[in-house]
Amino acid sequence: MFASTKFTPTPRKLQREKTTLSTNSDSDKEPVHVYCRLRPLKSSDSDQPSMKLLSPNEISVVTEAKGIRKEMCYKFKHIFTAYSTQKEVFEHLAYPLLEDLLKGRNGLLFSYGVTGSGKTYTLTGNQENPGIMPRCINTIFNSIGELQAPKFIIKSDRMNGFEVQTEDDALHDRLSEIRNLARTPKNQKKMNDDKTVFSNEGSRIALINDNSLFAIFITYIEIYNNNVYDLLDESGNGKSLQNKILREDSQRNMYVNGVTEVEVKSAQEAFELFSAGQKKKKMAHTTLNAESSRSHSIFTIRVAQLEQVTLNEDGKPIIPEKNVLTVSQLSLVDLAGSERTSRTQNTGDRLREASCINNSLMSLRTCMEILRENQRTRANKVVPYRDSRLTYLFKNYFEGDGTVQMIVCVNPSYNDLDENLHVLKFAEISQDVKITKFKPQQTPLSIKKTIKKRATPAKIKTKALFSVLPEIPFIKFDFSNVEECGLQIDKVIKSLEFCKPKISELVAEIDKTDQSFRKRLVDMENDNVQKTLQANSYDHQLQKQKQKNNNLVTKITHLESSCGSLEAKNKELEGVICSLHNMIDEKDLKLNQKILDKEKQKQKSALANERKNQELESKLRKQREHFHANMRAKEIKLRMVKEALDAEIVVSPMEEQVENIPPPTPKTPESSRRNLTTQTHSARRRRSRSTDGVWLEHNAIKPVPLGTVMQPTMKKRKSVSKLTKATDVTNSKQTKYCLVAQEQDADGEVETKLYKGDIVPTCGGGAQVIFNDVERLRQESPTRDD
Ligand SMILES: Nc1ncnc2c1ncn2[C@@H]1O[C@H](COP(=O)(O)OP(=O)(O)OP(=O)(O)O)[C@@H](O)[C@H]1O
Repeated sequence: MFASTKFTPTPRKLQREKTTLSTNSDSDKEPVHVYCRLRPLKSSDSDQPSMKLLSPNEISVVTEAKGIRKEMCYKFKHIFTAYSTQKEVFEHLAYPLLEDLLKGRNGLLFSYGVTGSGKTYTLTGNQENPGIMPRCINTIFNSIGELQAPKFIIKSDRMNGFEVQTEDDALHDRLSEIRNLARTPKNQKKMNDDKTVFSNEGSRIALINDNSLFAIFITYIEIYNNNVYDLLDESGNGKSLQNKILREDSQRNMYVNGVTEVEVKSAQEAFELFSAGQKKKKMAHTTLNAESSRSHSIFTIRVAQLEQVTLNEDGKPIIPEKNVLTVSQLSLVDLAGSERTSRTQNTGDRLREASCINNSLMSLRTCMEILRENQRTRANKVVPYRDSRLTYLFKNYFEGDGTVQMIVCVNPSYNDLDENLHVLKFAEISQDVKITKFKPQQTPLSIKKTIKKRATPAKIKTKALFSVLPEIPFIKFDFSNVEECGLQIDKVIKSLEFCKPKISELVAEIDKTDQSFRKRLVDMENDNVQKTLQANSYDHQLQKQKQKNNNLVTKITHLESSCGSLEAKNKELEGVICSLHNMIDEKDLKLNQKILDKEKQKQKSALANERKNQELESKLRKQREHFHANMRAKEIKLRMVKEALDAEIVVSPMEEQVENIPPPTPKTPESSRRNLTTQTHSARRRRSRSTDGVWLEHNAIKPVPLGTVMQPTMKKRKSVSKLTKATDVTNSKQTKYCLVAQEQDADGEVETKLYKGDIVPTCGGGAQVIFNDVERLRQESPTRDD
């Protein structure tokens, strides 16, 4: 026997605080698992795929813009190729999530990709090739088998919580369900019969807690134009669906307020619900995909697990009063296709839808980016979950309430390449986000007796009323004994009279109750009026807000379209920039070539210069050597002349006279003239000795004309500049030799020296010159400063 008890999923506040403060160690975290599925190419697509599979978890994408080729590689946890089967995808992705689900762990799996890339095919599939969702449902029911709690024992409170009811209450709910079903109009029943049947491949989870009783609940919602709709809501009777609001429960878990959560007892029931919800899904035709889903649809399976169940003698399960209830959920999210408005050429409502879809996908991306940044830089930026309903609903998952997986669906056609690059970039970002591992927590349930209040049936109420009065005797009239009848009637009258005050007491009490009830009714009415007024003002505000939202959406739509044209312009400009870059590169190349040429030229000229220098240096060296040799020869000659002179001075009768010549005095024009006079005098004296004969005048250099009146006396002379032949000297007519030498002193004055001698024949037939006189002609400038 059990009574109703409320249960809301386990508190998570502590975990969330840990996440935001980033104090968790990395071992407590797991990344968002991102898988990729490549769709087979359609016959209308180009033959070659735009992507290449490098390994089971890496693909490369090659792009080419304005002749520039780029190759980008993207890694995933696993890549499913066009040949991968639905079963393979289920086993890789969803099976581990189901194992977790039945152990009490939450899971979120969303499919992301460009319109028509195979998201719905992967998540739902078709009857022959069931996708992840039908396989999950079948696997859950295959696994829990008989371990199902009777229907309505665990009941959703439509506020994200669960109640555990008594068997009687559960029975009552089951009966009213049957009654409602009987009342369902025929056409609606027919609609429900029009269901999808998915084949069951019989996969099951092996390790299940045998002591548990399970109850499976389904919700199916869609987020369309950033509004949340309950796809299982039957209350509208075919009218348009109400926008639901998102709320946080007492444990700060997000939920859709008042969402229809249906307990299903078989896979078939779940598929019927899914089919009914599918019909309500907003579908629209776009130029890209004739069956494109314009909304994000979220199919959630909740598993409530009552543990510590035992069996009675009949083998029926007994739920003890002290128990624990574990609740876990798996959300399968089929996101609307990401698309570019420029490509779909949508207008009006479709454009608005597209902008809403893109905005919510954008905020999902922004949340992922900020989460990643917070984790990398240990920053504590606020994650803008509230920007869209999609992210707001799943914020608990990103804050550590379960495993998050994503399957990126890709159509490797060249037409989708641009959008696919954005999708792949997002996938890359998502993989870096790490989420705190979820630790299932069980809540102890203390099952109390009859907590739930329900209106007591009228029959019981009447019985209760009579029980306060004395028992009225049972009268059986026996008309054969009239006296006895009279006595009996008296008895009844007496007991009725005895009842009279009690009845008046009761009437008074009823009056009192009635008054208090009326008072409460009036209070409630007032309250109601106030609340209605409040609701009206809220309604008014809501209308205003809606108007504002519409305006904003129109603005966004305009901005989107201008964004498209700007993007096109941007592309154009990118092209121009590219060609400019190319030009710059070419010019750079040319410039570099020129610089290289110049450099070579410089090196060449430097080499040539060096060679010339070397040549010049060697010439100079030679000239110097030649000059030194000359100098040495001259010195030798001079030494010889000096020695000859010295020898002559020793033997000459002029010796005394020469020795008497005063020592050279400082140069004055006077002294110099005197010197010249003295020398000329002696020369004249000696010349007198040698006036006859022919002079051999040897001008070693071309003499500078002296222009002086004083000339050496040589009557006959033969002038030569070079002595080339021996006969030049041995000629018997030539008896005198005169060597003319000119020198320039430091002041630039020219001094002419005439070394004179006799040519004396030698016994060998040659000739020798015996120098015996030096005539010095010195020319000085009269204006020179001494
Ligand atoms: N792996 C696959 N094998 C065979 N067919 C596929 C595969 N993936 C997708 N398809 C087919 O491609 C078409 C488009 O796929 P689907 O409707 O799943 O795309 P989508 O991404 O859900 O598009 P949207 O975002 O517009 O809803 C469908 O006809 C589907 O059957």
